[in-house]
Amino acid sequence: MTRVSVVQLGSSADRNANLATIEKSLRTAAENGSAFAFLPEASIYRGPYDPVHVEAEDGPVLGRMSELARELELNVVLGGVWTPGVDPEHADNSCLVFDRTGQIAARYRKVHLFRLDRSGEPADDEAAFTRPGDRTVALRAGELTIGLSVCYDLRFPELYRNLADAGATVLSVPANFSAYTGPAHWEVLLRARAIENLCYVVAPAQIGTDPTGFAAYGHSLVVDPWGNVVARAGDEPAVLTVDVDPALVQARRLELRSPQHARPDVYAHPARIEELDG
Ligand SMILES: O=C(O)CNC(=O)[C@H](CS)NC(=O)CCC(=O)C(=O)O
Repeated sequence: MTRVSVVQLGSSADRNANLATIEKSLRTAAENGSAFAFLPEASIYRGPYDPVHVEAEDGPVLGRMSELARELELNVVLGGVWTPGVDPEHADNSCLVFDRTGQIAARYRKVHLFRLDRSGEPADDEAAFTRPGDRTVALRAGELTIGLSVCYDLRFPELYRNLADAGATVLSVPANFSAYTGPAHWEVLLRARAIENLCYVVAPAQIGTDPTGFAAYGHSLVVDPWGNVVARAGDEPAVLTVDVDPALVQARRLELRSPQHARPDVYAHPARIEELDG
C-alpha cells in the first residue's frame, strides 16, 4: 500500500499566495502520512501567459518546491508549470516530479494542447503560448509506476494505453479543467481511462475562475482500477488522502485481460469502407 494525497486548489495569479497555500496542503499531506502529493495544473500561477511566469528549474519558485519536498520527505507531483520552451513566447507546460530528497525525478511536457472554440467567445488556444511535448513518461517509484499526463491529454486514450503498456499502475491527470466541459466529460473520461487500462487514476483539479475569466470545474477524483470513485472533492479546496494498492491492479488484470487483447496491428490500417446501395 502507498498512501497518496490529491490536492485541490483555487490558484490565482499571485505566486506567493499560491506557494503559501501549496505549502499548507503539502504539510497536510505529510501529516496524513502520504508518500506522494499530487498537485493540479497551474498550481503555482494561474492567469494570462507572460514569460516572467516561466519557471527555471534552478529558480526560486521551483527551488522552494524542492525544499518543501525535502523538508517534508514527500514526493511531489507538480501538475503543470511553465518551464523554458523553444522561445520566451512558447513555454513547455511541464509536469515535474520532485522526490523526497528534493531532486527532480521526472519531467513530462504536455503533449496535447487545449483548444476550445465556443461561439461568440475568444478561443482558448494553449498553443498560442505553449510548445507541445513529444514523449510519454512513466516513473517507477517504489511499488508504484506512475504514468504522467496533463489535463487535456485526458481526451486521448492512446496516451494512457502507452503508459499502461510501459507498466503504469497509477495514471496522473493534473488539471485545470473547464467548467464548460467538466460537467459532461471530466468524471466519465477519468473513469474510462481507469477501466480501460485497469489502473488507478489520480486527478487533482483547480477550482474557481482565474484572472483571464477561465472557470475551472474542480471535482478532483481518485478512481480505482475497476472504475470506482474512491475519493472525490467538490468545489472547495481539499486534500484527498487514499491508500493505493498495486496488488489490486494485478488482481483486476487477472480477472479481465482487455489491455492484452488490444490489436494495435489492426488499428494501424484505415477502416475498409463498404457502401450500402439502394
Ligand atoms: O494555461 C495554463 O495556465 C495551463 N493550461 C491550462 O490550464 C489548460 C489550457 S487553458 N487547460 C486545459 O487543458 C483544460 C482542458 C479542458 O478543460 C478540456 O479538455 O475540456
